[in-house]
Amino acid sequence: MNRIDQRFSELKQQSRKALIPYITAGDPAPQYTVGFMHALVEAGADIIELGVPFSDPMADGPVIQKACERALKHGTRLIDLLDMVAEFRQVDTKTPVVLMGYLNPIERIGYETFADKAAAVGVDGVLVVDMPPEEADELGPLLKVRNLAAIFLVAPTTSHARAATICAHGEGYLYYVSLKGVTGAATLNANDVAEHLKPLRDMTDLPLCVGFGIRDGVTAAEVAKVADGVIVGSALVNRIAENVETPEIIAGQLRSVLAEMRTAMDA
Ligand SMILES: O=P(O)(O)OC[C@@H](O)[C@@H](O)c1c[nH]c2ccccc12
Repeated sequence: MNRIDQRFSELKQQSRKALIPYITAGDPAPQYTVGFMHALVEAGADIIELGVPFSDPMADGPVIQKACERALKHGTRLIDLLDMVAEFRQVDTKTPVVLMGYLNPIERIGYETFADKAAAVGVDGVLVVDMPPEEADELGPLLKVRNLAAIFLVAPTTSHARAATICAHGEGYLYYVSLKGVTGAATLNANDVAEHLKPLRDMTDLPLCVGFGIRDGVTAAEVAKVADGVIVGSALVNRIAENVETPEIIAGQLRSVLAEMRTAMDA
């Protein structure tokens, strides 16, 4: 069984919701990433979304754009990121890791090489922001045979028909984007999210996870009431940005942001 499916089935038995942090690999510099991943797990992360730094991250707001710039400045490449996952797996064999990024860096390595390496180092899922299921003909099957989950996004503007297609192709979990716009935007509206999740529930048995605009324990807990998981990116990346000059305190900051959410969600 894929680690992601395993984790959701454990959570279901415990009537708990998934807490899914996102950080950009290589931010503020590559030597910190694996330590941050362990810190996030200690603070209650169920799954880690690890961002592949990219020069033109069009779905990302300024916070994650700058994180990508910091990582790229240090030369963090997709290959380095795969090494980080391998290092993480030497200690943590349980926590699912999802690679989150854009198609271009994967194309540069080559789809097959990427899929081989990702599976070999212990990646569990791949979310390619600019690869909807309609365009996954080539990469999709390469992931599938290696038991790597292909995770897709559904937005508030996605039509019913397209949502059905995405649900039919999705694996691992469905990523529901809570707001129009880019990452790190305004606070979401939990009632609105609940309304949008209802029809998706009828379309799929996949866990429904919600990201964009979750910034603290209150929003995380609100969303966890109606979704199977919450995804938090910019609130964590902000802490990295604020402490680039004092990287030694970042892990502690990430831990406290995430632990507050975990406590609020489990209350
Ligand atoms: O930053 P926010 O608002 O907390 O949202 C999570 C998001 O950052 C993360 O899942 C993510 C990072 N890059 C993305 C690109 C597209 C969709 C989602 C993402």
